[in-house]
Amino acid sequence: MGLGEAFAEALAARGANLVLVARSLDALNALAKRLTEQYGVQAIVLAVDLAERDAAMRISEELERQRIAVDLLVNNAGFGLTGEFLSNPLAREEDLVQVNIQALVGLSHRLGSAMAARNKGGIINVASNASFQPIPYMATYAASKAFVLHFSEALGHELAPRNVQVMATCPGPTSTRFFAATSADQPTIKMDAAEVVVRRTLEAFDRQEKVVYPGRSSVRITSWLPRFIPRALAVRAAAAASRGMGLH
Ligand SMILES: NC(=O)C1=CN([C@@H]2O[C@H](COP(=O)(O)OP(=O)(O)OC[C@H]3O[C@@H](n4cnc5c(N)ncnc54)[C@H](OP(=O)(O)O)[C@@H]3O)[C@@H](O)[C@H]2O)C=CC1
Ligand SMILES: CC(=O)[C@H](N)C(=O)O
Repeated sequence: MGLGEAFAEALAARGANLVLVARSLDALNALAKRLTEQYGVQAIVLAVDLAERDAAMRISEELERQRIAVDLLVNNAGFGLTGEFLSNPLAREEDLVQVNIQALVGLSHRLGSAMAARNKGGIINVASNASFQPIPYMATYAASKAFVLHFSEALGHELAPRNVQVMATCPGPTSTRFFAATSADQPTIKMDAAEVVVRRTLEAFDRQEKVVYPGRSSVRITSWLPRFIPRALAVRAAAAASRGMGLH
């Protein structure tokens, strides 16, 4: 199960109506049907490719057209690229920036404006334990997650007086389809379950935390370490870890 599906299920279990956004229409429809039947909530599906530059605008216009006010935005969609930066097609690297950063900024701006106008709302942005250090052989991905973390913390400060709560969640390796799409050799046993990561994320949001580390404690420690060692050493250590995972 991906983190998006786990968020959708956990929120449906809390009685929330859902707007599900991704590219795979059939998978979205199947999920919407299951959650509607199981939890008695409404679920609307928007099949959108967030790599398209106008995606955030099209989503917010569709929500306006359907007169849907979003109480909680979960910016979850994202993907990773591994290997040497120069060995990846530039178009894929640019898609990553578009999906992981630009779409998140666009949706935060458009839906965040509506929330601020209503003086009520929440935004959860999915960052990563990759947010805390540069990672060679996953350079753009890690940098995109550093952006998500910093952006969320700053936006949270700006929007707090408007009663819009913003939180970044920083999961460690989680058992989803994420790694299947990369060259990473990541044993499932070392991964957290998506349901656990989401439960801890939503509990932290309920406690009004600004940043949460919903992974196992070893992941949390590796998120702290880079703050205490020279940056060049952190880069070398991250490069060694990437090589160990077969990312180079
Ligand atoms: N798994 C992990 O170890 C960790 C993951 N994360 C982050 O969690 C988030 C969710 O990833 P995860 O569940 O693990 O991975 P998955 O690959 O299982 O899920 C990724 C989700 O993003 C959607 N998505 C990807 N590209 C696009 C696009 N161009 N347009 C619209 N939707 C898109 C996918 O739907 P579809 O393909 O149908 O479009 C899918 O729902 C990501 O932001 C990831 O960076 C953070 C830390 C750890
Ligand atoms: C895919 C991720 O963000 C994950 N935290 C990792 O790289 O281990």
